[in-house]
Amino acid sequence: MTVDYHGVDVHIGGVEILRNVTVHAPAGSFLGVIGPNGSGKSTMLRCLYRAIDPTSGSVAVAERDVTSISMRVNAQQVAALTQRTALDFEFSAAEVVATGRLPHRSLTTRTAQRDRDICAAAMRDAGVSHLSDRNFTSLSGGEAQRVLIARAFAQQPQVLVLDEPTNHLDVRHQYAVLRAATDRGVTVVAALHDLNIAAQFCDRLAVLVDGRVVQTGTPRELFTPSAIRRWFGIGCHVFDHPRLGVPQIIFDEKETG
Ligand SMILES: Nc1ncnc2c1ncn2[C@@H]1O[C@H](COP(=O)(O)OP(=O)(O)OP(=O)(O)O)[C@@H](O)[C@H]1O
Repeated sequence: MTVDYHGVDVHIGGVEILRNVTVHAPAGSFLGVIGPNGSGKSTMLRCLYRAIDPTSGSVAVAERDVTSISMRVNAQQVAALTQRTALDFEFSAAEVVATGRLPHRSLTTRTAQRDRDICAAAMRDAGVSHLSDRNFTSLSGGEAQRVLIARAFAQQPQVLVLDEPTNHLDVRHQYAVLRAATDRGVTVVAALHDLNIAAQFCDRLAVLVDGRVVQTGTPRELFTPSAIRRWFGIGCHVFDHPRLGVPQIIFDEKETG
């Protein structure tokens, strides 16, 4: 499903957080949202999974304004991995993943075998099958993050929203989780801090600075030392990845070019 932001403004408590955000993600593509701390990345994603509604403008999935469809239908098509998921209940990891099926179930249906199969596959894809019976609150940061990713997979969305999905993950799991997300073939919209990972996985990037999209394009189009310095305030060198050919960055605080 396509994702479109049309002139989205978000004001919170009289403060402008996003200004005129317009971005298009084709169906099945991976859109990365990058930018410095506090630039509005999470706020932009929150409009897509309806944690907040835009003050003006609109966000559409498959060309339908997300505020015009029910939360339940929205949850059937959009799954989100958020930055602050507080789950302090005594749930097992498998039970947390099973909550991903809720948007697809009616109140009267019991957990069907199909739901269990979907959850098992999601846990396999996120590499957390071995944690099924563990109490969620006892998991390490990275283990918990991967269980929440499995829950988002179990939701079987057409659009996967990932807010800093690689948070807490060791380098192997960073790649494994993004590969698993990409392999689902759905539209992915992800806020990412690691620009090298963004360059390897994202078809296109939107750069947010002070609540505005200052540029969109492919990593190849966007990643130049002068642009990185302008957006992030740090020098760097840009090389080609030897196998993938995508740009990769080595930061250099002394580099002024
Ligand atoms: N509910 C809120 N009330 C007041 N200010 C908010 C609220 N939510 C976000 N902000 C502010 O809006 C700005 C953008 O926040 P947001 O979390 O979207 O940025 P971000 O780019 O995701 O940041 P980070 O990289 O640090 O995660 C920040 O200055 C933040 O303090």
